[in-house]
Amino acid sequence: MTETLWPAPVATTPVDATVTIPGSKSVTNRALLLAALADGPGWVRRPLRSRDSQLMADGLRALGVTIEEQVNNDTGGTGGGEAWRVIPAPALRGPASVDVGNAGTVMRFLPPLAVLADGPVHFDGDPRSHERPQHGVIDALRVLGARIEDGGRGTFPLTVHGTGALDGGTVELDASASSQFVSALLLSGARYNNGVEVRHVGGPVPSLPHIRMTVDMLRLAGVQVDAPGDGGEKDVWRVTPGALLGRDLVVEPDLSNAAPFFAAALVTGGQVTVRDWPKHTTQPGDQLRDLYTRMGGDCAFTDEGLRFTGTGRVHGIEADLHDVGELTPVIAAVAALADSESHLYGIAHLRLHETDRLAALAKEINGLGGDVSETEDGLRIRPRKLTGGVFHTYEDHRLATAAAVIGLAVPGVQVENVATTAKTLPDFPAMWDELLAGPVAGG
Ligand SMILES: O=C(O)C1=C[C@@H](OP(=O)(O)O)[C@@H](O)[C@H](O)C1
Ligand SMILES: C=C(OP(=O)(O)O)C(=O)O
Repeated sequence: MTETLWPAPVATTPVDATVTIPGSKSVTNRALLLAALADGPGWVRRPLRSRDSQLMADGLRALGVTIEEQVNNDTGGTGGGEAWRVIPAPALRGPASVDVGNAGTVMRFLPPLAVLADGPVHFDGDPRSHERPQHGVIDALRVLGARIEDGGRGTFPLTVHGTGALDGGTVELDASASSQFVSALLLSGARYNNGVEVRHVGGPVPSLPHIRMTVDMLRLAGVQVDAPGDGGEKDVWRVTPGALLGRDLVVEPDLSNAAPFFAAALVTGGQVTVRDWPKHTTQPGDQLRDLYTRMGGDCAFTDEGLRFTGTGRVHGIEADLHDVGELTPVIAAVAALADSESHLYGIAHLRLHETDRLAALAKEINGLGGDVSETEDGLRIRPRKLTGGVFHTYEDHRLATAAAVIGLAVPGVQVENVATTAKTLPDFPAMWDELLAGPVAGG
């Protein structure tokens, strides 16, 4: 098979740019699903338009939800421009067929909603969807009263036999492989006859900020949720049955996708401002402020957003990324360019993401002459002089953006299938070119 190679541009001068990052994948896909379950129409403004969010929108459409693309400039200052108007279906319908691609949010979040359809809903996706764990969701839905065929494999392809309603109630599950198991059940749980109580049993749950995002967004939709951290029992989440309100919601920029752009400031000794950085957010990407500061950058809020400034010297870091695993690939890339060793840990679950991210990062950085070793739950990265070469991306958007960061400092890096960035960041190569073009970038 011929490889499509993208020559990663080298930064010849410190970057100096202000960029607009498209909307958060995690917020957009939750907002679409909650709007689809609401008792009236809603708006999702400044949505992410990427492969993952299109898959979510198309999946909901297949079940009878109307999602209209609109350009609306008269929104009273709450975010004009592009928006999705979501009109819930009078009744979710089956038979239907849903493509989950390789989108964790679609493969975990839609089956709990499909139990409410009035017929069978067939789910399938990319080959990787047949490998990513789904048992937490399937087994839990069965306990709550659903009939699901999975061919005995515990994952995709599968058929959810919707009957228009689900008893719901209390369920135990092990969410140590993915926080999305918990979020998935909570998101649809208010529409089950008895609501849902999810009790996690097992090792620590990763990506807790994403569960907090689920809880906050449910509450904004008028749902009553009890959660740990609000005085609730540890590892127990409870959603009371009830109606959801159709809302008008503006999606925050995707802070995890800011990671490569701020990394450019760090490794070139330049400065990058990301517009509209929220002051309060549940997005794990907000932790970049701390992580990149520890790696030698300096950040400050400005009138426009958040600005990172680098000195060109990058330090290694010892960091538990259990809560913010999706930042790992780009942090590993920065660490490979640092002046001291890094140890990234708490991220064994990354082996079950778009690809086995720990193995892929070690192999590809070492392929450029690096010195990365896998540990049981992370990576040790000892910086070495890197050389050019092909960086494979394994259909993982974050591997591609990580490679672009290395390419800023290492001539001759060729990124295989950079188009895979379309999963959450359409037009990444054009945005990267603009970043390097100077202060008017992203204008
Ligand atoms: O709920 C979400 O939107 C997400 C949860 C996390 O998944 P895991 O808990 O599987 O890491 C994260 O890595 C993923 O990118 C998005
Ligand atoms: C793990 C990720 O995605 P997904 O939503 O497919 O799990 C990610 O975007 O880093």
